[in-house]
Amino acid sequence: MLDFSASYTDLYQLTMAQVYFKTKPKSVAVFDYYFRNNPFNGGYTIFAGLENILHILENLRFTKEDISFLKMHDFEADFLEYLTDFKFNGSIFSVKEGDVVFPNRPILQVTGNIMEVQIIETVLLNILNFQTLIATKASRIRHSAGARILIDMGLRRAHATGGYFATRAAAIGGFSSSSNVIAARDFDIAASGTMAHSFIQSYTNELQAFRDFAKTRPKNCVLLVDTYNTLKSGLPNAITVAKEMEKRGDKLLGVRLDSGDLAYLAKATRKLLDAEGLAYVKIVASNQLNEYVIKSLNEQNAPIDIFGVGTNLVTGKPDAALDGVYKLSEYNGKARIKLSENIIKISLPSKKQVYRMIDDHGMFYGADVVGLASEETISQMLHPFDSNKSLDLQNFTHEVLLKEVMTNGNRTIEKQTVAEIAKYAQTRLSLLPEEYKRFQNPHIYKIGLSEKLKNTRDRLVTEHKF
Ligand SMILES: Nc1ncnc2c1ncn2[C@@H]1O[C@H](COP(=O)(O)OP(=O)(O)OP(=O)(O)O)[C@@H](O)[C@H]1O
Ligand SMILES: O=P(O)(O)OC[C@H]1O[C@H](OP(=O)(O)OP(=O)(O)O)[C@H](O)[C@@H]1O
Ligand SMILES: O=C(O)c1cccnc1
Repeated sequence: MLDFSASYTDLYQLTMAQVYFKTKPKSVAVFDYYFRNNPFNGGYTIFAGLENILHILENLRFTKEDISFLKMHDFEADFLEYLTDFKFNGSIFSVKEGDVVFPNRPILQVTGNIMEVQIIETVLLNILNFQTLIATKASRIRHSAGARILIDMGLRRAHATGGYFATRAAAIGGFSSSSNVIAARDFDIAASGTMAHSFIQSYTNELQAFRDFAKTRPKNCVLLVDTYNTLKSGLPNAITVAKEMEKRGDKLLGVRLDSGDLAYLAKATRKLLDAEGLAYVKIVASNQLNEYVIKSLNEQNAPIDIFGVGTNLVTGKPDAALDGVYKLSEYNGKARIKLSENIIKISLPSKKQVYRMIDDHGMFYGADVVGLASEETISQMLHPFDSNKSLDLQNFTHEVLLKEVMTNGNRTIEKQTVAEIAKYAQTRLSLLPEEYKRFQNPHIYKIGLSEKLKNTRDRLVTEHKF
């Protein structure tokens, strides 16, 4: 995986850490990671990036270059000495990577020395916010695509090295393969691809380009048919090559449509291929696809077998970022709060646990309950702000969501492959009722608080009122 040094952080984390070093170096803090809104106006979010965070935190050190750089930024010698020996020794409880998550409840909770937990904030948010955004986008695209093959083609359009993690997150959200070689190598994702227009342009003759290409790819040859004219040139040439391949005992895998009316062209292409006895040749479509275009193409009965998606997937278009935050909820054993004019933005104090309510059929009921970590059982959930609303929880199975994943800087869970995480995401999504998955005005997944947590929060709100 790409290397991260501990200077992959914001300067203010180090500036604050130096003060902690001088004034309270042994203090222990608890931080919560959560986000405030599901991206894409959707009804759910897929949590991704945890495995990378565990790996990064186990190996996080300041290099000699980091220390030399910080020397030039007014940090003092004793603090730089501390940074030279820096290691993350904290503990983490987290939702399982790939799980379906919702706003305003902890997804991950970090406990440790205040300097350490402060310094890691930036890398943690950077990795989790991005991958969670892209995994969610990918799962929406998967929802539209049904069982068809989805190829990630986004590296060239990604925000620089973000493309590396976008490919990983796309696989977690349900993509079948990727054109991204380095990410496929590092995360054991299937690599796949077709050909570019430049390859055909480099020949004077499209047919010759197809012939040469087919010879080197006898088993997985996909020909791009729209360079000059899809139906009058690309497709007839592809059919000629498909028949030549048959004579050699090979089979053309597919043709790719990359412009024009994809439904119309796919239908015309299918008809021509079938009429030539080439029913096995698949149709690949690309060109600024997203969950809405793919849904529309399916509604038009476009006979497309494989979708290639780039820009919209890896940039999380139209949402620039997941609004995930990392807030202090406990300091040296004492509950802490962050107030806000906006009631929904008031943070939840203390070390907490999150329970998912499961109904009689084993499906997600539609509510998560947040309580204090110290509470044994929670029999009733209270609405976070409306004191008239509560729900009795006796009839549900309470599933514990936050589990220990790291203790004293060492991971405590087995390493998980991307394929395993993707499978888990799929299983969890299958437990989420359809109303939460629709694109327009999805159901809102409820959050409830235990009485003890609500009382703790309300007490702190009163204490800090001006
Ligand atoms: N049948 C269809 N139904 C809905 N959307 C479609 C259909 N066919 C294509 N699209 C989408 O419409 C958009 C067309 O974009 P644009 O006009 O830039 O393409 P183009 O002119 O065909 O391609 P290019 O500019 O690459 O030659 C793309 O996002 C494409 O995925
Ligand atoms: O449209 P996106 O969803 O971002 O998908 C990726 C696009 O990238 C490629 O185009 P590009 O023009 O870069 O190269 P090409 O000549 O190989 O088509 C490919 O042909 C797709 O159209
Ligand atoms: O393999 C492809 O067809 C491909 C890869 C990257 C970008 N566009 C297309």
